[in-house]
Amino acid sequence: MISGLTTLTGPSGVGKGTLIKNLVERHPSIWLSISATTRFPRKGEVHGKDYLFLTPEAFKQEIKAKRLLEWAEFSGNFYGTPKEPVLIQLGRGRPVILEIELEGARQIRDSFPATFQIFIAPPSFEELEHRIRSRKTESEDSIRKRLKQAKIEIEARDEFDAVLINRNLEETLSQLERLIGVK
Ligand SMILES: Nc1ncnc2c1ncn2[C@@H]1O[C@H](COP(=O)(O)OP(=O)(O)OP(=O)(O)O)[C@@H](O)[C@H]1O
Repeated sequence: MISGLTTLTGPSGVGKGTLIKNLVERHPSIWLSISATTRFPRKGEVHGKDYLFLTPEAFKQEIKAKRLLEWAEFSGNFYGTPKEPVLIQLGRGRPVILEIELEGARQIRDSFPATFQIFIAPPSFEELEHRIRSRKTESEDSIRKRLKQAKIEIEARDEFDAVLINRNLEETLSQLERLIGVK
């Protein structure tokens, strides 16, 4: 197994969360970084497990104290990666995965040049919209913001070390396992 830092980026609704959940279930040695966010929890999401849900004030404090590896504002909310847990897990030799948006991925590229960065792309823009809508977790306003941002992200895909098109979940998982070195 290759240990190191892998980042997964891709438009909202492309299936990053689903892929990671399956990957970590199959390979418990992989450590998934828990992001901090100011967005409201979706139904079933647990503080400290899915995200660290912070108030905007608490988030700004983390930025000021330089306790985040990267952070960005996305769809009207702040998202970021707490630095210390990532460094601890890497120090123990565990492979670490970060799910981050484009700006965060760019920041990590600067602070961790050895990172392997993967972009998850949808089979088509129509399919992406279909996935976001059928998830039924977002308001119409949030869906529009996410689709607008998705165009920007998809245009940046060539910046990444690898691009995986998430057509069939099982096939994408298998490609991901190969890229991370757990297959
Ligand atoms: N390969 C696939 N084929 C069809 N549907 C998929 C596939 N992968 C994921 N989905 C579905 O697409 C929807 C969006 O997936 P998911 O929530 O994992 O996206 P995400 O990229 O993590 O989004 P966000 O960044 O907004 O959290 C979910 O309903 C999920 O079940």
